[in-house]
Amino acid sequence: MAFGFIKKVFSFGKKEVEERPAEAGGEASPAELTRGTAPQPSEPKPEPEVPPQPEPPARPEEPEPQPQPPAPQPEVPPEAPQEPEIPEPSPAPAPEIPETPQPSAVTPPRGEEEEQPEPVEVELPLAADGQEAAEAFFQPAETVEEAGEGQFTTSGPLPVKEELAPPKSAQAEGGETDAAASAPEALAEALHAGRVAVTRSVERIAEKAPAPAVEEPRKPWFQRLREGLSRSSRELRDSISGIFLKRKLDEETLEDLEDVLLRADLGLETAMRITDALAAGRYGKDISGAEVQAVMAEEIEKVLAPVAMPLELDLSMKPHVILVVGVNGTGKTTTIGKLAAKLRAGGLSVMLAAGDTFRAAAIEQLKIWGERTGSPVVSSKLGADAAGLAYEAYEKAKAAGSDVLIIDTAGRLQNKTELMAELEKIVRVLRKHDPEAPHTVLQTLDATTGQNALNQVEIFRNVAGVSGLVMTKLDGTARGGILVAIAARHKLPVYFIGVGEGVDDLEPFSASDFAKAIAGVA
Ligand SMILES: Nc1nc2c(ncn2[C@@H]2O[C@H](COP(=O)(O)OP(=O)(O)OP(=O)(O)O)[C@@H](O)[C@H]2O)c(=O)[nH]1
Repeated sequence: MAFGFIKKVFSFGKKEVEERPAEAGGEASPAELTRGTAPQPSEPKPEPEVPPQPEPPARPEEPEPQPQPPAPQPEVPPEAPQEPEIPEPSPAPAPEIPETPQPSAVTPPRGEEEEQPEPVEVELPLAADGQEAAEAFFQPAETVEEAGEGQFTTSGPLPVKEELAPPKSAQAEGGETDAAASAPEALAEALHAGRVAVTRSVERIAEKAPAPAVEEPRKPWFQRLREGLSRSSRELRDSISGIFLKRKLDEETLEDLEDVLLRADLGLETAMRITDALAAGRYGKDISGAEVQAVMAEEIEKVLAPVAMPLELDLSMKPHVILVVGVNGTGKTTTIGKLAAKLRAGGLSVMLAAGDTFRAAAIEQLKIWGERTGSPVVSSKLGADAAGLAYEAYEKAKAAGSDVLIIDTAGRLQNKTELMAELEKIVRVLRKHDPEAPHTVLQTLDATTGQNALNQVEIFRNVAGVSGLVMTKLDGTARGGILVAIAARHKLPVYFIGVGEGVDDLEPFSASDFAKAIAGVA
């Protein structure tokens, strides 16, 4: 170890070959010389404890190998006296810095932490080659200067940290000699470690263990829902408190409130419900914004409660066919994946059919979900007949004894006639297998779309006979009010809400949670 160390130090000032002992027939290595010329057993001889020697002045030239054991080597303070302990003259692994004894004659009681200083003043470029590293180390003359005798100083006012500086005793007693001796050590260490601190002298900074990647704890779904609806609820709260600030509940304030509720997409029916409920008990009285929010939450919950239903699947129909419809990008495929995961976790066998044959990405995406959830995927070529695929998928699911077949579809709303024809055909061919198929038709709605979602339900309800809804992306900047309007108008069950892109981000719809989140009450 120490020999390799010496070589590194030497190579800084000289070419490495110069200090490398002649291999064959030349001079014996210093180690050999110190042990005598007789061949040495491979096992290193334990050497007697050598008392710490006062440091000799640094000598630039290569030292004469001394026959007596503790020949202190110049420029290598700690290891030089221990050189005879080196079993092999070959380069040793990088020295273990913390194990290296300090060369100071008096070692003050110091904790381990003193050898692992924190601050970083100089970043040493890592170079594989020791010479390069040494050169790189000395390059930035404006920050690190050689101050003679191997000591380095900073030209700028770098902070001096006591724990980084050499031991005070060493400085005091060893003076320049100790400092000079510590510099090559720091350099040699830096060659391996790459970072040094420059204060009164140069010292290696222990590598900090990289901070373990802290995975951000996943927020509970309700928090994500709240955050998703926070824009809606904040706007509502601000507007409401603006209306009722120092104003009584009268005709005018009720009208203002109704406008606010309509702007939040809650729909006329729900807006009137809320204003009626307020007027019934508090007309002509002072009312706070918080009270209005509480009434709003109550009324919204009453609208949503009847549609908050669990998805029930009749498994006497095997496979139970779930057709998933909705406008492109509303989250059909993702919802299919999440739903398949739930069903699989519940012990059901699931088959998926990539019925959106218009988009290669949609087919690929479904295959990924199939793999992830352990559900076989039936797919066809791009542009193939979706109804044909649905027919074949049913056969395959039947043959495989699948409990559930979930069919993805395209959602080209821009061509309503084609869309209608395609969905009708899918339903028609499925009914050749089972007159009651599809048993469930789920429509996905993107919560960020606002009023448009109302129209989408209108269309798909007529075209595909939607039996229930899933509102997705409620974790984003959702405009959740529209779900209340849809519930009030269509009274379609809302089975789930999507609160993220992950496999677990499909939550059963809860009227109370949703109402509270949108009204901004605890
Ligand atoms: N944040 C969030 N993103 C979602 C959610 N559901 C779906 N997405 C994302 O919305 C995008 C569209 O989802 P898809 O599942 O591809 O929608 P699609 O209806 O199948 O779209 P097409 O394949 O184009 O018909 C994807 O990037 C999904 O990851 C959700 O609940 N929250």
